[in-house]
Amino acid sequence: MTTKGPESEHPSVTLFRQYLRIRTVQPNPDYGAAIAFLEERAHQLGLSCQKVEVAPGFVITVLTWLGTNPTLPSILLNSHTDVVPVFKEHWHHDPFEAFKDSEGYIYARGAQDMKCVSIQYLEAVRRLKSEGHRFPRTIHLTFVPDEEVGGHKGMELFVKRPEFQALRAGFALDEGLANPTDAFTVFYSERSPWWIRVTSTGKPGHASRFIEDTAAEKLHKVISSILAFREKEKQRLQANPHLKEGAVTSVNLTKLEGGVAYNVVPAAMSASFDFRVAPDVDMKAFEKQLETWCREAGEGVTFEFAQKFTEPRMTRPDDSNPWWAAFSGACKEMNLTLEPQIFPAATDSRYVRAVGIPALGFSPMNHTPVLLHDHNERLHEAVFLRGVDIYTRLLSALASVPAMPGES
Ligand SMILES: CSCC[C@H](NC(C)=O)C(=O)O
Ligand SMILES: [Zn+2]
Ligand SMILES: [Zn+2]
Repeated sequence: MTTKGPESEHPSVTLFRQYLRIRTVQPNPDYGAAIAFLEERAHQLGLSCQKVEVAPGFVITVLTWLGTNPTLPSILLNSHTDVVPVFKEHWHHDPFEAFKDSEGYIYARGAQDMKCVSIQYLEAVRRLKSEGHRFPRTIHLTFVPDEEVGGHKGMELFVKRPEFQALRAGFALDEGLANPTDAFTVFYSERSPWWIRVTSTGKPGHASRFIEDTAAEKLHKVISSILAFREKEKQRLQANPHLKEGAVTSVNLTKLEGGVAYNVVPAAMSASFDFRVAPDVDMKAFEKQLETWCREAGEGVTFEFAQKFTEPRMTRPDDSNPWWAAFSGACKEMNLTLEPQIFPAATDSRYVRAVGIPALGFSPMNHTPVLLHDHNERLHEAVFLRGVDIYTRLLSALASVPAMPGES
């Protein structure tokens, strides 16, 4: 359902484009404008709205549609409000204008990641309410800041707050990724981000001499060990067609620092790595491996963590899990093909799962290239609108899941 001019545009698309124009771009997101937009939506939809400030200036906005049996654990629909920065010169259209081309593609930062999902949740709720539906379980929509820089002033703090406990979430949906085929990807677990900085110290001196025990030689050894491990994991992935990216551990060397002049051997140099540790890895043993690589490189080689998540959890993607049964059952009724996978990067789902709440990562975008964090991020309006239909069915199913043993 493509709409051409603004006069015939579907109101859900217009709302989506309005939200995309709010500049919640890191590192200085306009969170105030996003919250005002969401408060207005709550007012329009007749939803209650709660604001929880988890750190100074970092507010979680919670919109609530009360169920007919509010004693049952609720459904949590999470989305983050911030977006990543852009390289404006590489975009065909202003990334904060939400330009729609003649074919119906909407160009904007956040079009896929993940302002589409925020508006799809809201529009699905609006549709269900306007059709007079009520469901046993309460539905909470949480809009969180800070996800794009780790969620440390967002979901990580929120899950520890009494206001979060009070939501009594039984199951959560959060972001996924687009899929270029006819299928939809759904994520039941995630790799854990480990960002480490290896610092190597050694003897300084004049760069014309063969100085022994330099920082650079030892750093080179660590880099070689880590890149050899990278190659091994890459081969393991390529050799097994059943393995997807999220099932192996990845690593990239992302920063090299040190040195002051061509002719001065520096006393310290460092290398930074972005590891994504697969959920089945023994993390204690893996940390020991990192220590070994540093020790083997020589004296004075250490590492520190800039990011370390150690509590990966899996939400079972089989029918022994009633939430999966409801989710996949609704998808089946809609004839959607699902591809269950482990999320290769990190989302706020990891914090939700870590406090014991099952969560699936799902952004209903098929026939769409993965353009999150990329130049010219875009989404076709027809895919966006179909996503509203999909959430409408999913929410009906999830909010109607009967009480489970132990639930009250
Ligand atoms: C590690 S916190 C940063 C979160 C970011 N998430 C995505 C989806 O890009 C990432 O994985 O780099
Ligand atoms: Zn995201
Ligand atoms: Zn992102």
